Amino acid sequence: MKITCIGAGYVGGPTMAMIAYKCPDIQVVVVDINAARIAAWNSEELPIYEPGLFEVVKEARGRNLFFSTDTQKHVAEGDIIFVSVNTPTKTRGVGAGKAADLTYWEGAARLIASVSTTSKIVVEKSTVPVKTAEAIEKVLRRNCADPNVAFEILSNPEFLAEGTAMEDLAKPDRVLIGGKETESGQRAIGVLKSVYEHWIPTERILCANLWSAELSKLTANAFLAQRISSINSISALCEATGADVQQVAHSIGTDSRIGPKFLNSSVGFGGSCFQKDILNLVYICETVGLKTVADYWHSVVHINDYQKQRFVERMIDAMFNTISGKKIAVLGFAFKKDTGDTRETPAIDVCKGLLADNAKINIYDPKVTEAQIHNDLSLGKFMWDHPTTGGTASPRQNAVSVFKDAYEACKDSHALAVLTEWDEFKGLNYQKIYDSMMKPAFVFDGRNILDHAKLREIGFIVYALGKPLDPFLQRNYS
Ligand SMILES: NC(=O)C1=CN([C@@H]2O[C@H](COP(=O)(O)OP(=O)(O)OC[C@H]3O[C@@H](n4cnc5c(N)ncnc54)[C@H](O)[C@@H]3O)[C@@H](O)[C@H]2O)C=CC1
Ligand SMILES: O=C(O)[C@H]1O[C@H](OP(=O)(O)OP(=O)(O)OC[C@H]2O[C@@H](n3ccc(=O)[nH]c3=O)[C@H](O)[C@@H]2O)[C@H](O)[C@@H](O)[C@@H]1O
Repeated sequence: MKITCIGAGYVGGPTMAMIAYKCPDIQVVVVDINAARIAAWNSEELPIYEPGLFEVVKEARGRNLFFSTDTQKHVAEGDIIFVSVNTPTKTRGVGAGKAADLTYWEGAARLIASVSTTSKIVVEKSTVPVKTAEAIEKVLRRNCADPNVAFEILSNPEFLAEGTAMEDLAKPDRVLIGGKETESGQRAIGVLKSVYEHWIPTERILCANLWSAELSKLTANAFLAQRISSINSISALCEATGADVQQVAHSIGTDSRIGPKFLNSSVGFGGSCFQKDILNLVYICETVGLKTVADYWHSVVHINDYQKQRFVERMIDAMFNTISGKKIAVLGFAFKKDTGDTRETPAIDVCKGLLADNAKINIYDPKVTEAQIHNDLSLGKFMWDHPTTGGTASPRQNAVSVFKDAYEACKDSHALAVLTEWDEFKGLNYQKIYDSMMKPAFVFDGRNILDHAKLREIGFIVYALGKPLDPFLQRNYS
């Protein structure tokens, strides 16, 4: 059996590497139109950072795992074609700002149709709007010259989280496969199931109809993001009342019906998918006339925007309502720890908010490059996931400096803001940092990872999300 995956990104790369690693009897080829990305997958410097990924790639690469730009050949030869291309939010036209842009998906479908001379199982790995399989089937059928070639479409959404992708792939809570309730649909489900059964217990492989599988993915992300917005909304209330959001989260999380996970209050959720998938869900609800349902889910994104804005306002307010010309050290730019990914990271909105008030910002992140940071700060909303769109130079680019060392970034700054929960930030020498900063020296902990009591002992004014406010800050707020 030969598996070909279109799209060598954060999902296509790691998922195919895991399949090849666990199934030495299957040949797996990952193809992409991005030649630089493919070259990186074939090198010692993989294009994405993910703990444990390199070891798995190294073991399987050249044995039964290959990365190639020859899309036509490998798609033509594949028995199962995974499609793992980007499905960004539309930036123009009908549904702009909410609907999924299926340009890349349709491009992949047209490619499959045009080169296929044998029947194939086409697997939706990308996150797509419900009913996409129907549209894709039409594109495949109408563009394939050979009427004897059959296409069976399956939905097999991916639930991995970045930073823990390899663990999630090795031991997933579940694998979901949706297919048609026809004989050939069920047969195709069986084939894909047999691939996963190489390492995943059968009872963890869930089968559903196509529409349920497609909708389950959007719903899972909406529920996860909703928990974060819920606790973040409570963090604002905690600050207003003297409650502590971590104590509240712990108290409710011990209720087995609520559970302890995904209750960390933060400066906002980021990542390539939560916002895009919720907006997509909102758009679908609107198009079928469910405005109240759409509004309910849209509020999850509104609270997320509110949380980022609230954080910036807290910073400005604490620093005597003026940050013009002040240096602010930003520790962490990735959307979460253990990844170099910055897509929709809350750091972008926070930095843009600070820059709008004329601050100078010094950024340090252990895994994000300087070029990436400048690019992110120059792109408009939703533009990052459209590979053909370049950024324009940020008008305040000279106000942003990127450092390779946290201590250098903090030197001479008025404040430091923790925006990503990297473990290394917990172990920094904060006395040394305090001594190098302007006074009063502020810490804004957007992830609640630092030892606040110790920081106060050193002399910092500390703002921690959802925690009782320092008397110094209360004066500004009462
Ligand atoms: N990033 C994540 O953690 C997760 C992402 N997803 C979903 O998976 C999908 C892919 O996401 P990522 O891997 O993060 O995107 P990505 O942007 O990292 O990778 C997509 C790749 O597809 C390639 N591509 C686009 N059109 C192509 C074509 N016609 N032929 C060949 N290659 C083509 C692009 O060049 C790019 O390298 C999205 O729908 C996303 O919502 C789902 C679960 C987790
Ligand atoms: O479809 C996707 O792309 C993926 O989206 C998320 O995975 P990911 O975005 O990689 O990472 P998460 O761990 O979910 O974190 C998302 C954001 O929420 C934030 N977060 C997470 C948990 C929490 O308690 N609080 C919080 O603010 C993180 O810092 C991060 O910015 C989901 O967890 C995956 O199941 C899903 O497959």
